[in-house]
Amino acid sequence: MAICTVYTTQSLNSTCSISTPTKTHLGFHHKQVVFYSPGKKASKRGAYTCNPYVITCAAAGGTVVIGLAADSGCGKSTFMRRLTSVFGGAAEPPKGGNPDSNTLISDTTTVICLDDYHSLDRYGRKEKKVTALDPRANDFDLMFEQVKALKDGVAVEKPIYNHVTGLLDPPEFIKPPKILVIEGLHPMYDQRVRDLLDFSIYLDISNEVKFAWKIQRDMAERGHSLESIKASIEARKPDFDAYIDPQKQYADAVIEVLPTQLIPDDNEGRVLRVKLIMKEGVKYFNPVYLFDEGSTISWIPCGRKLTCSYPGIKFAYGPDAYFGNEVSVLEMDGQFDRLDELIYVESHLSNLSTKFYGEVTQQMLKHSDFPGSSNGTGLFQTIVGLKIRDLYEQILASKAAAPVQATKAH
Ligand SMILES: Nc1ncnc2c1ncn2[C@@H]1O[C@H](COP(=O)(O)OP(=O)(O)OP(=O)(O)O)[C@@H](O)[C@H]1O
Ligand SMILES: O=C(CO)[C@H](O)[C@H](O)COP(=O)(O)O
Repeated sequence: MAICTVYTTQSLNSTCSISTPTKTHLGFHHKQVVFYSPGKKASKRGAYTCNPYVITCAAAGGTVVIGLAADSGCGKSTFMRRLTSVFGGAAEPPKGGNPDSNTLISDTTTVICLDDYHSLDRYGRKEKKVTALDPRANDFDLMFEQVKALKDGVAVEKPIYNHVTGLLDPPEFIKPPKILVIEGLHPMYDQRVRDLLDFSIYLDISNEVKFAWKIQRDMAERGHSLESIKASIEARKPDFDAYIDPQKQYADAVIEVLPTQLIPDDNEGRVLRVKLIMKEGVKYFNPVYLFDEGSTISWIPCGRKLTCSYPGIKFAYGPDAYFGNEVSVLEMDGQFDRLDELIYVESHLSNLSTKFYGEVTQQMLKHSDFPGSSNGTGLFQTIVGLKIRDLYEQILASKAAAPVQATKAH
């Protein structure tokens, strides 16, 4: 057995993990490894290989953790693609790993899917007659332990739920990223996990819309019949209402997707009314507003500067209450005919956390082929992505400033 010596300027006890090809040890001391701190070679962050070990140390300031909750087929993956694009760089599954991994890694972000914490595989759930939404089919102790470890900058060996086979595959090694997104059915269900989140989002898709989206995808891409899709939605409904839907009360931002009110008795579900519900008083998060912060506004932007075909576009903005919390709500009903004209709408929105004029429009044009690009789902997902970048930068700045302040205080 090799003895590894790592020199670092930071204490390794809480910020590093060590893994052999078969196991990850969180924290220290592992008996074959000697650590010196402070040492000769300064390193704030990185993975060190000292055969057969990989030693991973946290970024200064730790990992920012974002939670994204929604039912299956409600646009989480689409949202994730918009979010990672805001940070630049492509998000890909871990290189050389399990081809059925659910994880997506980019330079800044790592997105892990909480389906990986299913404690019962497809066959176990069938035998015990529980759905994947039931907390009894999920390992919240492990979820908490591993999200906490990653937040503290410690790498983990995370299980993989294989959606192709329905089985639990051997774990994959996940290094602590700058931003960790945990997406899935239950990011806000367990209070211990919820308390680790720096920001949380809930995608609230009304039943009518969820049904239309699921039919589109599961019939076209997964070969399911209309009847089996209906049956699966019905079978999941009681557990969805009991365990998934209540999480929206904890979310810092909710994107609610409803049928349009612009077409009387619409049953096509093509035109959508989308609300962005933003909690007030959340640290590092200033809600977006239309025209005048705190006022109640109704705006039809169609006319000379925005082309609108039937049934048009209507925006609304104002203060409200949501599960007893003070919120600001921005609403868009209808869809854009020409995305390049979105700049007109963008110029009337404030607190967008853009880095330059027109960044929202640029992002929307860049991904015009993503679902929801012509309506409020794409617009609000893009805006939330920009707010998360801003939140991350503020947290980083506050951590960087902290030691300076401490010095000043003396
Ligand atoms: N904003 C949108 N507008 C219209 N359709 C959408 C939108 N978002 C998602 N969809 C539809 O819903 C389907 C599911 O979207 P997506 O894969 O992003 O959801 P998901 O929550 O990640 O699903 P799962 O958890 O089952 O993998 C897409 O194939 C698309 O047809
Ligand atoms: O709700 C889900 C999460 O997206 C899935 O239904 C759950 O993960 C089980 O997956 P599968 O049906 O592939 O076994």
